[in-house]
Amino acid sequence: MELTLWMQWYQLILEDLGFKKEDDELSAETLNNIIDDYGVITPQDIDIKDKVIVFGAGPSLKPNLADLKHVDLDEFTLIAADGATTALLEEDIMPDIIVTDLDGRMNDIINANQKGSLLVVHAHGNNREQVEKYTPQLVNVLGTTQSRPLANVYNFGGFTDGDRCVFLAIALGARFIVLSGMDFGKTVTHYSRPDQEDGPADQVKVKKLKWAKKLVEWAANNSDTEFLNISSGEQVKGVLNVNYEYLNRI
Ligand SMILES: Nc1ncnc2c1ncn2[C@@H]1O[C@H](COP(=O)(O)OP(=O)(O)OP(=O)(O)O)[C@@H](O)[C@H]1O
Ligand SMILES: Nc1nc2c(c(=O)[nH]1)N=C(CO)CN2
Ligand SMILES: [Mg+2]
Repeated sequence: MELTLWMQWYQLILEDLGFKKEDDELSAETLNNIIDDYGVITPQDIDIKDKVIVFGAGPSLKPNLADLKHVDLDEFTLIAADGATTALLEEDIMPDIIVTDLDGRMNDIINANQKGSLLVVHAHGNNREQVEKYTPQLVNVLGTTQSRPLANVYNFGGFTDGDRCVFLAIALGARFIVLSGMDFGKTVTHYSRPDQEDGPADQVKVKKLKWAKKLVEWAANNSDTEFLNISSGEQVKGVLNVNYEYLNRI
C-alpha cells in the first residue's frame, strides 16, 4: 500500500487501540540500528513465485494443512504469519518467509530461520525488548515498521502479522494470494498464543483481528493480485472461497 494512504489507516489504528506512535518509532530505530550492525537484506533480495500462500494462526490452519498435502506446495511461496510457523513445522512444511513481531513460539521461528526461512521482523511499541533480544540471533532479516520507514526498516503497509504477509506479497509482485488459517473472528489458537489453549480472543485481539480483516479486504479489492481463500472463518469480502482442489488448477 502506498505510504501516505497507509499513514491514514495507521492513525485510525493508533486511536482505536491507544498505541503511541513515538513508541513504535523508538522500536523501529532500535531494529534499524541492530540490522545495521548485523547485516541487511532488502526487498530486492527476495524472490517469490507468482503464487503465494499466506498462513494465519486461525482455527482452520490445521485442517487446511491436512488438505494441502494434496497440493504441490513447490508451486507456491509459503509465507507464515508468526505463530502459524509452529503448525507448519508440525506438518514438516518449511515456510519460505516468516512475518513476525517476535511473539510466536520463538524456538520454532529461530529453528526455521536457521534452516532457511527468511524473517520479516516487525518492530512496534510493544516489542522493543524482543527486538533487542532476538534480532541479533537471526539471519536473513528484513526489518519492517508500521510507522515511518528508516534506512533498513521498510513499511509495505499492514498492521498484524497476517495482513502484513499480504502486503509484503503484493509488494514483491505476487499474482495469486491464497489465504489459509486467516479466519479472523473471535477465536484464537494456541499457535497465536503459545502459552494458552485455543479459546476466545480478548478485547484487544478482537480489535486487532477486525483491523486485519479490513486491511486484507482493502488489499483484495484494491490490487491486481487475485485472492483466493481456503480458510473457513469469516467471509472476506470480494474474495472467492475455494477448496484445495482448486489450487491444483491455478
Ligand atoms: N482467528 C485468528 N486467530 C489468530 N490469528 C489470526 C486469526 N485469523 C487471522 N489471523 C492472522 O494470523 C496472524 C497470526 O499471528 P499472531 O497470532 O502472532 O498475531 P499478531 O499479529 O502478533 O497479534 P498479537 O499481537 O495478538 O500477538 C495474525 O496476525 C492475524 O493476521
Ligand atoms: N504498538 C503496537 N503495535 C502493534 C501491536 C501492539 O501490540 N502494539 N501488535 C500488533 C499485532 O501484530 C501490530 N502492531
Ligand atoms: Mg505476532
